[in-house]
Amino acid sequence: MGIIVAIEGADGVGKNTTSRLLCETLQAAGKTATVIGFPRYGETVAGVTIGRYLAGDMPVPVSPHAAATLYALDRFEWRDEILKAVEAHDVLIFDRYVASNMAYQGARVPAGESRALMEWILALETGQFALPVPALSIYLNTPWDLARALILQKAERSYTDKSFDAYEADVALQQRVRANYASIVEAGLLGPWRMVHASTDGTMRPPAEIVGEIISLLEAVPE
Ligand SMILES: Nc1ncnc2c1ncn2[C@@H]1O[C@H](COP(=O)(O)OP(=O)(O)OP(=O)(O)O)[C@@H](O)[C@H]1O
Ligand SMILES: Cc1cn([C@H]2C[C@H](O)[C@@H](COP(=O)(O)O)O2)c(=O)[nH]c1=O
Repeated sequence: MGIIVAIEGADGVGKNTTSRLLCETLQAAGKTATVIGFPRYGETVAGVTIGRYLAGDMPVPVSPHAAATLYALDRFEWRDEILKAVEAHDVLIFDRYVASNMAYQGARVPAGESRALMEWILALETGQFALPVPALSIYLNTPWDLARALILQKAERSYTDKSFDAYEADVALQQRVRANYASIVEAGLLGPWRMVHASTDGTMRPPAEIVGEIISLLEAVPE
């Protein structure tokens, strides 16, 4: 039985790059490690629907609770794979997990309703859906302007041909998402958190340096 680490943060902050390099670095050090990313675009019923939603291709409005349930269902459909992966590896890395749902859907309701929705999502996913809680979650903090430029550098995506999907295009939403992550980290919702700064002096740190810091944090996680 391995440990679970979740890599979290706003759009374009480097989660995918960091997750993959973390996995490769752990493997090179002799550990067994794997990455599972969410959403599972094209692989679950919910993942297909989420792809259409983010591409702006839904014939009806999708409320924050409906979107939260879709993202949670995507993970529930993948729950057996998650449990098998954590059983078979020393480290299971999530590239986005339950906290993404809390931060993003919590940003789609009035500020006064945000905390209640985030706690509703936490209970749905870790309670009713019995999804495991990470031993450590990393909040990858990248300044807004850098993250914006990095989104434009991203390779083509399976679910949209636009430069920015529906959430990325909404600048005010992205700022509320960042504020929600800060409050999730501070409150320690969904287990322990550490913040890792992905940039210094206005430029991105090399991915290997970011991964080195995360590995030091992982070594401090109690067995
Ligand atoms: N530390 C880094 N230094 C330089 N470039 C980086 C770094 N991390 C990521 N990038 C580049 O930034 C772009 C976005 O990175 P990545 O896909 O890892 O972000 P993400 O947080 O997973 O994005 P999203 O939330 O939109 O899926 C990619 O082109 C990637 O190569
Ligand atoms: C897993 C998950 C994601 N989201 C949001 C966050 C992003 O804006 C998109 C996914 O896009 P990515 O470029 O593939 O990272 O969906 C969410 O609201 N809830 C979730 O559980």
